[in-house]
Amino acid sequence: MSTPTFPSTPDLPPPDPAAALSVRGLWKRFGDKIAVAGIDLDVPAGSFFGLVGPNGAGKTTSLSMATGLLRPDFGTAAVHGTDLWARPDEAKAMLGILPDGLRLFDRLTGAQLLTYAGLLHGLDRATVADRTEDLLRAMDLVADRDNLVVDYSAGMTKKIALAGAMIHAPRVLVLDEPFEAVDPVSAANIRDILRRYVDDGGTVVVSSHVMDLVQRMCSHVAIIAGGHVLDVGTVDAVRGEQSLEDRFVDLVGGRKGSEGLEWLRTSSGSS
Ligand SMILES: Nc1ncnc2c1ncn2[C@@H]1O[C@H](COP(=O)(O)OP(=O)(O)OP(=O)(O)O)[C@@H](O)[C@H]1O
Repeated sequence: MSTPTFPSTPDLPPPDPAAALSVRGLWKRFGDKIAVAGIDLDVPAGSFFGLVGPNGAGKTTSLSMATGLLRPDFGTAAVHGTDLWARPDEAKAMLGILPDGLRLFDRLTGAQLLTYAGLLHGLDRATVADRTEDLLRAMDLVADRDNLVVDYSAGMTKKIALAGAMIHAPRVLVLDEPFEAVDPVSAANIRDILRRYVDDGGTVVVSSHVMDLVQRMCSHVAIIAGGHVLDVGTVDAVRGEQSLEDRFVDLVGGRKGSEGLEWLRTSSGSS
């Protein structure tokens, strides 16, 4: 069976071949809801790129389309210049993905799951065995290597999924909320691993709600809301003289305080 190709998109500018990830005109509609309304992004190679936005902004939908997990209604995505939909095997071999709400084969042990991920990526058994041990150590999961993933905590599950995304040493890591539910020590270890990966020439794209983390960790950031990119650039350029959090709130708006919840004040409640 031939690979389904995306409808031709003659009006879109070509992807930037120098970018690690380049998307043009991505659109996605679910029924009446336009989740992503024409997003263009170039993630520079070697950058630590943060994607931030309010709940429902379209981050997960955009990342899913940019990594081949969800077919766009319109638009293109390229990984280091390779069209994701025209040459999916080649493009996906360069990607390590931690999707949101990933379903794992959780009746495998942690070590088995990493072995499975490594073999699936075509690595030989000796390399898979070495890397499995290295990753279990890096993620502080050695003691739980032979336990079933179904019995892992949320943070442990996130870490084993992240390890699985890294085992084939991809050129680009795309991680949806990688620090959610992860304890502070493990989060610091993961940040170190990701920083070293970027120092060695890799590219990381993370979505996060934690502005402070993105400000400290990322070199570049895109703020998206309502399926549009509101601002993108280096973190310093986007935030200017403000903190990233203040810039985010200014751009996105929506601060409501406790307006309309006066009944929640315990002092005015009936006893
Ligand atoms: N499979 C789907 N079916 C219907 N609507 C969807 C689907 N996936 C996403 N949406 C809608 O698209 C919009 C964008 O969702 P998306 O998950 O991309 O947002 P997000 O920025 O990742 O949000 P969050 O920060 O809350 O994770 C939302 O309004 C959501 O309800």
